[in-house]
Amino acid sequence: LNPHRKLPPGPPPLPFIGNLHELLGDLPHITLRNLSHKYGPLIHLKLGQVPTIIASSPETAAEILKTQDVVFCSRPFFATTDRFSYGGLDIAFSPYNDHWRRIRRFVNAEIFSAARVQDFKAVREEEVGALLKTISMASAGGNDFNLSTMMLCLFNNLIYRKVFGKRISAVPGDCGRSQYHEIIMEVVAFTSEICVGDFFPSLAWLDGLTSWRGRLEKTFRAMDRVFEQEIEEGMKRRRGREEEKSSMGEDINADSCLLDILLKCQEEIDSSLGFLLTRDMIKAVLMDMFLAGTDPPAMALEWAMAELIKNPKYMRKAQEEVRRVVKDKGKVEDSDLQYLPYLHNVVKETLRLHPPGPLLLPHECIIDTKINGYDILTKTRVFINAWAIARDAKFWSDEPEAFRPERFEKMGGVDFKGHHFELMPFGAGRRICPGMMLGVVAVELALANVLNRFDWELPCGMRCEEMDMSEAGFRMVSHKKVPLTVVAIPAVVLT
Ligand code: HEM
Repeated sequence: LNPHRKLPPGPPPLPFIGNLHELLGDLPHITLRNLSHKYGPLIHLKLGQVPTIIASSPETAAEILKTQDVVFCSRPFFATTDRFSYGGLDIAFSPYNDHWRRIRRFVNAEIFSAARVQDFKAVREEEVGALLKTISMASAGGNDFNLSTMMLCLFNNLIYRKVFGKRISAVPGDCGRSQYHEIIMEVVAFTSEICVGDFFPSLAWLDGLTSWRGRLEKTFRAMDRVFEQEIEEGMKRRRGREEEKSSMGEDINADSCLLDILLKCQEEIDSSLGFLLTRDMIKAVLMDMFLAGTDPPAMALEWAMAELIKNPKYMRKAQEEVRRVVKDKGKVEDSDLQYLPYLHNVVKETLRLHPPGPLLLPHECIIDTKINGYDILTKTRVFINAWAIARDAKFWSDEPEAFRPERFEKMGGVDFKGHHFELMPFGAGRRICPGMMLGVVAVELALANVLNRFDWELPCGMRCEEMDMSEAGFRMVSHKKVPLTVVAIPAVVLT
C-alpha cells in the first residue's frame, strides 16, 4: 500500500472491525448523514476489511455518477445478490462488463422503452381497476384495512403480467395474495441480509458454518422453481403459437410478455441481443424484475398515500385536481396523467423525502482514481446518500424535512430523471434505474385513481398528527415501519 495515499476523511477505524460499529443503531442513511456533517461530503469508512466511500452532496454525487461514471459503474460482490443474480448474470447486480452492456441495451429497448410502457397501458388500467374493487370490498361497512399490502399486491400482479403475461392473484379482478406473493416477498427481504463474507471476504468460509447459507439456498430454490415452471409453460405456449402461426400466418410476437421475448433470444442466434441467452441468464433477468420492480414502486405509493393522509390540505388539493380532470368518467386513464401536474409534484415530493433506495444500489470503483484530491482505490465500495442529499438545507432551503409538493412549482423543472443531483431517487448515469418510467406511470395511475374514487380517513378517530411515519429497520428498500391502516369512503364524485 502506498503510504503517501490520501484517503477521504472519516472516523478512525477500530482494529479488525474497522468502522462497522458506526453503523449499529440508527438506519444507515441517517448515521451516514450525521457522519457527513462531521467529516464532509465525501467520507471514507473501512467496513470490516472493505474500503467504502459515501457521497453526501450533489457535487460529489455528480463526480461519481457523471464525470467519472465509467470508473464507478460496477457493482460490488455480495453473497446474497450473487446467488439471486445467478452469479452476476442479471442487470442490477452484474459487474460492469460486456454482458451487462448488452443486456442493459436490450432491456432498455425491449422492456423499458416509452413504446413498451405505452403497450402496457391496458394491463396497468385493468390491475388498478382490480385494486379499486379490492378496496371497495375491504372497506364495505366502514371497516379499516391494510392498504400497504394491497399496494404490494398491485405491483406483484403488474410485474407478473409484464414478465409472464398472467396475473399472480388467484381470484380474477382481485388484488389479493397468492402463494407466489410470499415467495417473492421472501426473496425481496433476503436481499437485505448480510453475511460475514460481505465485510470480511477472507472469512467468507464462516458463512458455511451457520444456517444462513441453507436459508439462502432454500429461498433461492423456491423462486427458481417458479421460474422453471413458467419457462416450461412459456416454451409450450411458444410451440403452440408457432404451429398456429404456420397455419394462420400470425405474428408470434404479438403481445409478447418478457418471458416470450427472452425465449426468442434463447433460440435465435440473430436475436436483437447479438448473442444467445442461456437459461440462467433468462432467470437472472426475471429475478431482477421481481427484486427491483415490485417493492420500490409499492413503497413509493405507500409513502405518497401516507403523506397525503397526514397532510389533509394537500390531499384535498390533489383530489380536486384529479376529480376536475376526470369529471364523471369514473376512472383515471393513462392519457389523463399529463393533465395532473399537482399529482406529479406529489409523487416527486414523496420520492424526495422517501426515496425507496435511500443509498441507491452500491457501486464499485474499477480503477484507482481521485475525487477532490483524495485517493479512491480499485474495488472501493461506493454509496450515494440520495436520502441525505434530497433533504439538505443548502439546496432545499424551504423546510427540507416537510412534505410540500408546491415547492416544485418554483423550482424551474428540477426533476428525478438523473440530471439534477439534488434529487435522484432513481440514481443517475449508466446504472440509472431503467424501470423509472414504467414505475412512475403505474404509481401515478394508481394514486390518481384511489384519490378519485375514495375519501380517506384513519381508523378509530386517530388524528393525522398521531401517524407513525418512521421507517422500518435496515432494508435495501425503505419501508414504513407501521403499515398504512385506513378507512376508505366511496366519494361522491362531483361533475
Ligand atoms: C418508484 C419506482 C422505482 C424506484 C424509486 C427505483 C429506484 C432504483 C434505484 C435507486 C436503482 C439503483 C441506481 C444506481 O445504482 O445508481 C435502480 C436500479 C434498477 N431498477 Fe429501479 N426503481 C423503481 C422501479 C423499477 C421498476 C418498476 C423496475 C423494473 C420493472 C426497475 C428495475 C431496475 C433495474 C433492473 C435496476 C438495475 C439497473 C442497473 O444496475 O443497470 N426499477 N432502481
